[in-house]
Amino acid sequence: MSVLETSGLTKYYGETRGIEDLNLAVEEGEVFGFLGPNGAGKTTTIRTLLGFISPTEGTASVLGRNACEERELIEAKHHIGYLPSDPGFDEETTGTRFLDYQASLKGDERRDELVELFDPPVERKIEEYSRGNKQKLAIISAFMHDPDLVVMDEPTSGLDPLMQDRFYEFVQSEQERGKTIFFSSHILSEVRKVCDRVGIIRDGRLVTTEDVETLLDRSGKRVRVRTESSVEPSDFDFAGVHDLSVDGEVRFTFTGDYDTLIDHLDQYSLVDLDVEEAPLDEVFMRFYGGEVHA
Ligand SMILES: Nc1ncnc2c1ncn2[C@@H]1O[C@H](COP(=O)(O)OP(=O)(O)OP(=O)(O)O)[C@@H](O)[C@H]1O
Repeated sequence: MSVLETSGLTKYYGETRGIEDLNLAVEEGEVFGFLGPNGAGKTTTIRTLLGFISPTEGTASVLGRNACEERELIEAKHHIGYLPSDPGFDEETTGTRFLDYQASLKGDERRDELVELFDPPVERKIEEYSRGNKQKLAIISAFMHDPDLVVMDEPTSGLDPLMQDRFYEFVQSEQERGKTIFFSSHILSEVRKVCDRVGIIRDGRLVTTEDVETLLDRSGKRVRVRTESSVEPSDFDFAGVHDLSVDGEVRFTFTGDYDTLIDHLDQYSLVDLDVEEAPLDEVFMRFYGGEVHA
């Protein structure tokens, strides 16, 4: 039985499509990335799964309970952690009091350990918190009752790069403890760090579900090269080169064999070389077609 499952899940807000005919299954112990540009339907999916909104059609279940039946879901929620995309707080209260209240609802056996790890200023009022500190508090709240399944909606927004890395490590350690994690994001590079499989959503529809490795192999890298001597576009006309531009520097997206690329570059005297992950919008354009409204 899947930990989280949707079948034909559809949600319209009046005439506006949130999600349409979504079929997903996340298995126990997976870190599943739910990847899509802004407005794709990630939050709608999560809110439907957690029973905050009712689907227009279709079914959803979490931990074997029907997500559309409030009573069933209440029981399951003791074992679910939720990290919303924009956590709301009573700003007047302190972090400690916020966590005390959350603990009274669902328990907090891992609280001390998590406060030490993420270290938000819990004694201060939340109104004094930076965006990142609020996010840390929300992370602690999502995990402190040691849930079996954690659903996270863009969890790293507001965290600085060091804290993001700490969070990715933490997610990996949670997986090692057998937890299942549903990780919504619009950032391909973070999904690759922590997820095993990825579901890609665009315009409310699930475009594909695949292993992260497969997705990355197909996504390619964006390459920027400056050479001492001038080059012609025809010099870079070989397998795996896409969207080539030669304009003072050579820029292209590369999906071919890296040894071939290195061999090719070896004939030039390089002034500068930059290789980075292809951005999500490019990946979408190349493999899944259409515009990305990011
Ligand atoms: N309460 C609402 N009323 C009307 N339309 C909505 C509502 N919430 C979402 N939508 C619409 O549903 C679609 C999906 O939005 P959703 O917030 O689920 O996307 P998302 O992938 O989470 O985007 P983001 O990354 O920007 O948070 C969008 O077209 C959005 O405008």
